[in-house]
Amino acid sequence: MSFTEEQTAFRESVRRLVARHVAPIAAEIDETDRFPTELVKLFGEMGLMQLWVPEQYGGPNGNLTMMCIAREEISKVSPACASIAGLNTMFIMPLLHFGSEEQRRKFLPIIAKGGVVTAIAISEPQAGSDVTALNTRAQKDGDSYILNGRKQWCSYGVEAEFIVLMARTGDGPGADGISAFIIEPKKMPGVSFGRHERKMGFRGAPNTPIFLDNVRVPAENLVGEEGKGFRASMRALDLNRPTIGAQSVGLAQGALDACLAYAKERKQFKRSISEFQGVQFILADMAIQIEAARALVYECARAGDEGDWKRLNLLASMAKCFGSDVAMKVTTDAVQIFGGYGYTMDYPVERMMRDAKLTQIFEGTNQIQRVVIARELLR
Ligand SMILES: CC(C)(COP(=O)(O)OP(=O)(O)OC[C@H]1O[C@@H](n2cnc3c(N)ncnc32)[C@H](O)[C@@H]1OP(=O)(O)O)[C@@H](O)C(=O)NCCC(=O)NCCSC(=O)CCS(=O)O
Repeated sequence: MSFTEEQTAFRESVRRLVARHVAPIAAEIDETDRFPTELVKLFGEMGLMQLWVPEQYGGPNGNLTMMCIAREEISKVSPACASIAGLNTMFIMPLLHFGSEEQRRKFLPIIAKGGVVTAIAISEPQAGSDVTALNTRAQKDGDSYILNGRKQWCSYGVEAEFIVLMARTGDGPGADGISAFIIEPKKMPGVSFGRHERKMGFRGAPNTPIFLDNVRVPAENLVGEEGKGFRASMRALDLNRPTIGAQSVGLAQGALDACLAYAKERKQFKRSISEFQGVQFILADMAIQIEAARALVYECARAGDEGDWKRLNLLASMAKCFGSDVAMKVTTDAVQIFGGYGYTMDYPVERMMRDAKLTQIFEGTNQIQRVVIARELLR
């Protein structure tokens, strides 16, 4: 794949940061499930947390290609840490695409300073793939809304200063009744968080339910018009799913790199196992799949950077789905190459395999991605 000089330099700078600050703590974060606040600070100093913030709000005016590069590079050693770099995307996008100028002027300069954690809250216990089934209510009361309900899985919400949260303002079912609100969980009475989910992988990235008990939110915090929340969520997902594809590519590349080193060093039958064709073919298949997924991810990023929303919608689902399926296959094969040692926590490939599983599930399951793709094909 070819990249501009600027993109290559950016990749190199992220690579150096990863080698120095992320690789040494990747296994420890998985083991302890601790949220690495030092990376929030570091990624903020480097401009990654605020990459999407346009120049006029004090940000570096980054784009989807740059976000994919950052997430790919960090994911080679830890996709959970890579998620930190991208976590503000899902808050920023609804504001950029649906919010008011006042909202952009109020919140984006704060994020532009770096080191600020935000989140999005869409899912509920009964509303995962089917976003329109959400039940959280927002009742208009003078110049405020009163929010009641429960959100599920919210990534980083427990650490967040601001969350864009979907709630039902209309009585009818379906997408039209869903609106987006900015809540400030540390300041607004009535917001509380449940137990940290204990996950198989992506440890160190907190997911918790959010409980809303008569939370008063000023009407000025409604993002866009009433009833536009579903569309805002979908646009945010369209712009984040390619970065999950990139994260998956990085994860798979990290597993392949580990396998190449191990296969050369590990000897059986008086030869390094890399000399056996059975192993060589597995390595070759890994490389083919990774390169194909990478090409799809950056083609998708190009569509996003050109503002081609229709093409982005299709390619985002393809990049997320294909990339994560490749990550699952490659990391599973990586454990096989490492044999018994691969199944132990002394080597990174078992963690990579656990992390890969989530990439097929979050940000819309791969079955949902196929629904999106098939609908577009059959339109
Ligand atoms: C299953 C879905 C893909 C589609 O759901 P629906 O069938 O219920 O909705 P549609 O009829 O397709 O659309 C309704 C309405 O919205 C407009 N729309 C649809 N897609 C887009 C888009 N990409 N961009 C903009 N607008 C869009 C569509 O045109 C319709 O409007 P009109 O009627 O034409 O005016 C969807 O529900 C889906 O993707 N489900 C998966 C959800 C998911 O990924 N969840 C994981 C979120 S993970 C996360 O965010 C972490 C935090 S957390 O969850 O709290």
